[in-house]
Amino acid sequence: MAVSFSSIPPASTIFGAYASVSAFIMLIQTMLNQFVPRQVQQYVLNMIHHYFRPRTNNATIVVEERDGMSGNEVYTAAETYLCTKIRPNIERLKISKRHKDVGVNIKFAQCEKIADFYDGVELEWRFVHEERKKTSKVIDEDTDNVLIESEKRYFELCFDKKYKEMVLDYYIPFVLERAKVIKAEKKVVKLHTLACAASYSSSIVWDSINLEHPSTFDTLAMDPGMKKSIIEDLNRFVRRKEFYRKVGRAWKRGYLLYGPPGTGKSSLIAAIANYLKFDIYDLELTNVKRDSDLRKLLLRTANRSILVIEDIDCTVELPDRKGPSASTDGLGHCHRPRDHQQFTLSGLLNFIDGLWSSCGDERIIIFTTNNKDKLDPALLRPGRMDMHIHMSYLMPDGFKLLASTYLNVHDPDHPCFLEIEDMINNMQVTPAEVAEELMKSDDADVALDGLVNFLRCKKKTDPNAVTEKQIDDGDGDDDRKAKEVMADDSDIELVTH
Ligand SMILES: Nc1ncnc2c1ncn2[C@@H]1O[C@H](COP(=O)(O)OP(=O)(O)OP(=O)(O)O)[C@@H](O)[C@H]1O
Ligand SMILES: [Mg+2]
Repeated sequence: MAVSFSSIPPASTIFGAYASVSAFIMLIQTMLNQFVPRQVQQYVLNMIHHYFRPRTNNATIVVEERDGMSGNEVYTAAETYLCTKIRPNIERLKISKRHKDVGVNIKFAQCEKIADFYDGVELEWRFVHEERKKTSKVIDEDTDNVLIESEKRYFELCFDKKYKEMVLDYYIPFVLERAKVIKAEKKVVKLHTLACAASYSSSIVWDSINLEHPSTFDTLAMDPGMKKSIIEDLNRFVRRKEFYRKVGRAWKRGYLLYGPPGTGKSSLIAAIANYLKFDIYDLELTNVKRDSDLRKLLLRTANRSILVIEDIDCTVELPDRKGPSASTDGLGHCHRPRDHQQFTLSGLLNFIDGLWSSCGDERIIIFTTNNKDKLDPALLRPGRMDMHIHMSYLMPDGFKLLASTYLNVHDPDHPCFLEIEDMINNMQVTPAEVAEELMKSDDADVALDGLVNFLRCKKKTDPNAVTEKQIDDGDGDDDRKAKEVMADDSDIELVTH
């Protein structure tokens, strides 16, 4: 961030008005013209100008668009913040909208003045736009693009100089914070996936599209208590910047989502991203061949993002932390299979725990699996995944939510509900299966009848359907009853039941 203070001129005790100073300078200039060489004239005039400029109580902060070769965060923040303060008297504005933007972007088109108040103090912003006679080339540090500069834009922030500390210590941080919030409100969540960099190169890079997944916590069918705990955990995480710094921990949080297919693991990830407005980086481990690639990819993920590794148990055969078993030849040299040396579980874990998490802020990492039992214990060890979330089969509460979101049926006394809830209570049926049935007709009664038939049929034919008797028998395999012990104090185990 770059802010420069313009020099505040010394007060003139002789001249109170600029007009008097100008007249005085002109008089001196006429006298000098006759007797003194040109360089000396200029020097004397500069000195007079410097010492006799009119008194002012104002201080001015200049906020330029660029700080050397890179962009200036204060400028961008001021632009974002001030565009919310535009008054009807402003004559010219620029608006634009890129394909991915939610609304239109507004910018100043010409020199403007904008008044603001902070803590009872009046401040005046001036937007200045100067055309340059000469163009200059600069390299944008953020994008490596060559920029041709033919104009200069900056803001001037004027205020009574007795408030200088207040402005620098509180007002500027306030503008930066407000701009962050305004941007977050307008932010379109992106989904980054892996793609080949170019046809001649084997390296892989992140490619992004808008995340169009409409899943939110309101549409997710899951145990209400569990949903509340997840939302509270996320809220706590994002407001705990200082806490993480104080206790010396990287500002990251890990979630392990496990449960059968179709229970909403991917939907929960989308709901978290939409709730926090964090981008998702979907890391397909099968596309990553070497630890070095993994490192590069992870370092290219942005702050306030979610790194997702789906189906961690089966996406890639990860050798254990010690690496693959090595063989020794007759000369005592140790050999490891070449392929296996390239991508290791320890590479992944080191990055999650180490360099990656310490070089960024507000990182969330989510692993999903259908088989928690198959996971390497190293992935599950305390402190690695902070919350283990069990996404399980549908329960009556979840069904009611689906009926209300899919069919607009909110009446718990609907004639079909009793039978459906009874069957759901005693069967392993996924939210995905029920959602599929509810989508089959626009007519709620027809769709619910269809669901009743589907459940009856499933009860008869599906060997995995659990009968009431089995539940009463206390079958320990039943997902819905899988209450697991917390791994340690820091790990939270959530299960639907
Ligand atoms: N808990 C849920 N609440 C609402 N809808 C759900 C839920 N679970 C699944 N669905 C519906 O089923 C579809 C598939 O769910 P999703 O992809 O989230 O399941 P998953 O657990 O990630 O499955 P998999 O293990 O196969 O990846 C979703 O698009 C959504 O429509
Ligand atoms: Mg999924």
